[in-house]
Amino acid sequence: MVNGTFKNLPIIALDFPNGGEAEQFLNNFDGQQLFVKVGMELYYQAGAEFIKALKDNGHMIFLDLKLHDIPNTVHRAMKVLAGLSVDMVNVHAAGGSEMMKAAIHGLEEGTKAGQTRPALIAVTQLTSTSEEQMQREQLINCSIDKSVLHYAMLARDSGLDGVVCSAFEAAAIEKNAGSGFLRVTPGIRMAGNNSNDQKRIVTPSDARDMGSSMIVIGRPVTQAEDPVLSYGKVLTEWER
Ligand SMILES: O=C(O)c1cc(=O)[nH]c(=O)n1[C@@H]1O[C@H](COP(=O)(O)O)[C@@H](O)[C@H]1O
Repeated sequence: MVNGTFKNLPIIALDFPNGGEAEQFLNNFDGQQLFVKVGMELYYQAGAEFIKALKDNGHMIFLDLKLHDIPNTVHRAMKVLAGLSVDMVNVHAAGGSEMMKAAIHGLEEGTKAGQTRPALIAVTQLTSTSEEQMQREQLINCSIDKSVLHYAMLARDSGLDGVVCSAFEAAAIEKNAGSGFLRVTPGIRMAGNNSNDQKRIVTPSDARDMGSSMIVIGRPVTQAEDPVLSYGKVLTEWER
């Protein structure tokens, strides 16, 4: 399970095209321990070796590959990912309860002796999805809050540790699933930042006040002129 001392650190999304650029970014932080997220772009390029290098440098790692496939495939893939000794991984809740249970079993089987199984969280509705788009394209005829809460309860009942959700749904999830069930919120922007492709965005302090237990932030930090200063502002606002 997620290490309590790291839990309050904002997770930095290392959305870089290769390990070299990600390393160059991390060098700015001068040995500071961070909680970083490695997503599809970077992992597909830099792979397991880069994960090992991050671990050797003491960083906490959320490996964000958003698995969504038949239960057997997800089970086997999760067994491999657990062997990387990362701290957190994820699936799409839309894959269903059988798939989510298979994911947990795969992680348990793949976790090395004496180590802790990576936390498993489920993506509910992406923060780039609006309610109108969800209803029109996915044919889900309810509010986005209700859809996210439904997926969160499915994930909790399947034995997962939490969900990825926007801050707008975090309080209802906390109330229904309990405060120990993680609400990990991307779509974080400081006042005045560009929203980019995100639809359901909030500031770090709003995320905290609205019930998110962890936040994920990418471009406002990774593309900032001064990433250390930008991260520092996010951290201060999140911890205030
Ligand atoms: O699973 C995720 O991390 C995720 C889920 C979601 O619903 N929305 C979302 O933005 N993310 C990730 O969070 C990060 C957000 O990055 P920025 O929009 O640059 O702050 C990206 O790496 C996304 O892949």
